Amino acid sequence: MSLLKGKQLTHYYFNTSNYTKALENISLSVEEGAFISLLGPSGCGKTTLLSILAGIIEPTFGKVTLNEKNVTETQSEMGYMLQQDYLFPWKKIIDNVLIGPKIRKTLDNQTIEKAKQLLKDIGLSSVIDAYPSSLSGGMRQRVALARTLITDPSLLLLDEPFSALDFQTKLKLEDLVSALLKQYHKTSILVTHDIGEAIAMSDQIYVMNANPGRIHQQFEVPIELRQLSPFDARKHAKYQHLFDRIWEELNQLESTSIG
Ligand SMILES: Nc1ncnc2c1ncn2[C@@H]1O[C@H](COP(=O)(O)OP(=O)(O)OP(=O)(O)O)[C@@H](O)[C@H]1O
Repeated sequence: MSLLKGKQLTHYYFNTSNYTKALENISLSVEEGAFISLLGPSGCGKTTLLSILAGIIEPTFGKVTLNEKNVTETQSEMGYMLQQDYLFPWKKIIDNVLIGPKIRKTLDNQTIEKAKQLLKDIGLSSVIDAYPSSLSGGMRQRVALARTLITDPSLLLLDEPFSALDFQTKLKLEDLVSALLKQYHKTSILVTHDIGEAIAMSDQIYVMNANPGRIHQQFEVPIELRQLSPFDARKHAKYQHLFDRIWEELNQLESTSIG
């Protein structure tokens, strides 16, 4: 069943003297439990599209539905994981994880137990009472993930959450995030520049092109890769095959836009 649908989304940014057509006629559908990636060159509109799907920006034309209901503002059913973790430095790790329930006034013992379980799932039980400044970038992103999952969103929007991390940390975190999202049956949309990351983590990949941003092509990730962890998927022959196809596609897009 489709959880999220974007229908014929077109978006213009208007400034005082000119305008930019950031997206043109984008339609997409995300099935419940699926992991999809938006992949494309800088400026092709990935973040604009994600912001529209999240209800942060209203599209100039088109509409978004979540569970058949129109998305016109930010939804409590959506969770975010961004490039920056935005942890509160003056709050302990457990209190950072519990910030959403606290704001919504739904904090109870059960939620506190759930936060502890999530921190255990991500291997951070030992830093529960520490402050963010004593954690590495990868650990902080794990806390950000726990903070997102504590409110049990039906859809997760991940905007380049691994791009500020070193390569080794990024690979480890991809595995952890992927396992956790499967364990909790989450539906997710990832924005990334990284072809390998998109293939290793996704069920479907939407390749976008720029000026204006459009969905150029959709790729299905072979089932053999989806059954593996991202790290192991990267070693499969089908990973390399798909990587080459997408690489070729993006190269052609680039040469068309230069030419
Ligand atoms: N607030 C804004 N005002 C005017 N133009 C904007 C604004 N935000 C984005 N744009 C333009 O819209 C287009 C799409 O931008 P967007 O940030 O969505 O692309 P992106 O694919 O996420 O880029 P990147 O990968 O570099 O983050 C670009 O041409 C950009 O310059």
